[in-house]
Amino acid sequence: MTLHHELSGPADAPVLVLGNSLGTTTALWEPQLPELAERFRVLRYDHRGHGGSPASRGPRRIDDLAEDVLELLDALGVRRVSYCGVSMGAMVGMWLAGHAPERIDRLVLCCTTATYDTARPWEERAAAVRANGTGSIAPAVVSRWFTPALRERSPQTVARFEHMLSTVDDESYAGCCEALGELDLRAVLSKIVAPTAVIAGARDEATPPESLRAIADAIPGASLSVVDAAHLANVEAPDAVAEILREHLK
Ligand SMILES: O=C(O)CC1=CCC(=O)O1
Repeated sequence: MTLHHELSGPADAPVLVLGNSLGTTTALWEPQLPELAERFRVLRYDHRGHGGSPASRGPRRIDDLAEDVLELLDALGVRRVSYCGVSMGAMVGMWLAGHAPERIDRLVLCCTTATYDTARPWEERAAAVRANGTGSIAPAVVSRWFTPALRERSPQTVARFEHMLSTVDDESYAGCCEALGELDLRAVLSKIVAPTAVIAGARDEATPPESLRAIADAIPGASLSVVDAAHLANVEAPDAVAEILREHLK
């Protein structure tokens, strides 16, 4: 699986990988890209079936998405990177830092969880998408990505992300839902040795701050910051997230 990817920034700078949430593409990171690309060789990629990456019948597990990233790094000849992910992108980051610690320098985990209480909502979402496509769930799902204040202030942002989600391949999206339903990364957290910054959205209902607190408590030495945002905190609170990245990745 060769993932669609985009490289920005100086060719000889340290590599920073940016991982996206379920249903988003490399465009997720546009608020932070210009600053990050001044100091890093930034590698953005699309999960399978998202954006420009080929569709697949899986993934079945988060391991599949993480192994796609290792394959991409190997293809690019990149050995060690810092990794920064939002939600499902951060789940991939936890997996990589726990299973391939020699590949990960610094880690940022934003608006994510190591496990879900129940697989049922993910099974239902997978079934809905297989029946009616990603467009059918986009308005309800995207409404949870932003606070009411952001939705009121910037309906064009909501429309842009609804469109982005609607373009994701149905079967690939359903496979991601199933991978999330069986997600359990709790055992790898204590193995993470990369310095880790954890970021929670104070108003995130998809992955509430308690989930991020549990992750920060389980990763040795990890810090926790809470920003005023819902699930896509790097979009809703771009400056606060940029400041945390600036401090943690310096
Ligand atoms: O799409 C959602 O409901 C929220 C979410 C869970 C994992 C992810 O990446 O986004």
